[in-house]
Amino acid sequence: MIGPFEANGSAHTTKKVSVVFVLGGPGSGKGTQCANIVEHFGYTHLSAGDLLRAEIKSGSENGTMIQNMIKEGKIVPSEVTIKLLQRAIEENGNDKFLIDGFPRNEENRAAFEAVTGIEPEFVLFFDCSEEEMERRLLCRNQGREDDNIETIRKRFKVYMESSLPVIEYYNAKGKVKKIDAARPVGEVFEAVKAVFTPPSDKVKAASWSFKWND
Ligand SMILES: Nc1ncnc2c1ncn2[C@@H]1O[C@H](COP(=O)(O)OP(=O)(O)O)[C@@H](O)[C@H]1O
Ligand SMILES: Nc1ccn([C@H]2C[C@H](O)[C@@H](COP(=O)(O)OP(=O)(O)O)O2)c(=O)n1
Ligand SMILES: [Mg+2]
Repeated sequence: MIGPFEANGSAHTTKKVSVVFVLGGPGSGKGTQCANIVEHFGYTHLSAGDLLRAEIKSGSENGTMIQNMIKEGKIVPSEVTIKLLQRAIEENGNDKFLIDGFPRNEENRAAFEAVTGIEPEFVLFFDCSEEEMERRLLCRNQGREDDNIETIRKRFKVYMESSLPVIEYYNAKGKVKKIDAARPVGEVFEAVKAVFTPPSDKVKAASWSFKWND
């Protein structure tokens, strides 16, 4: 559903957008698969974590607070993250967005809905074991301050306690498309493609392959 979008708290609803939330534990492959989805399906990728890291680098007044929270594996207050997401949506000409790593707790979810009125089309959920996610994070090599074993453990705890309930919330509304994310990147993307391909195109693809095999 496309909801009304309040640009900055005073100006009113101008932009109609379609949003997919991309959720899953740290290291489940959200960023990797979002890059593939952008290439194939024309979405714009907004990673909440990337926006927060850019905010630290920009020297904003919230920078130190954000940096400390990320180092501790904690979730930054919604107000900060939602402002960054709103601005990114507004500044972009596209009307289709993948919002990666958000909402990460109930506060994120409820505040985003209240402020923007946006309901996600669906939630893409990358399901992966902690063991595999830990392995991936420890060799991610992006120089992130939170990819060390101590912070990783804290992030897993926050994920279990605060993020999974959000996924449960959307699951109860029938909005979750769950993907087995423990497989190799290409296989995961095959499953992702099936979610984004409209049913009519799937029929076309099947009949083409039938003709070729004929
Ligand atoms: N399916 C996969 N199999 C193995 N490694 C993967 C897979 N998907 C992503 N990775 C690697 O795991 C790390 C974490 O992936 P990333 O996309 O950053 O996850 P997230 O955004 O969910 O934390 C990266 O180094 C990435 O290259
Ligand atoms: N909605 C969000 C998303 C991320 N953050 C903070 C806290 C998270 O541990 C870090 C990193 O998030 P990011 O999505 O980049 O991390 P992963 O890709 O899942 O490994 O950013 C947040 O406070 N609120
Ligand atoms: Mg990521």
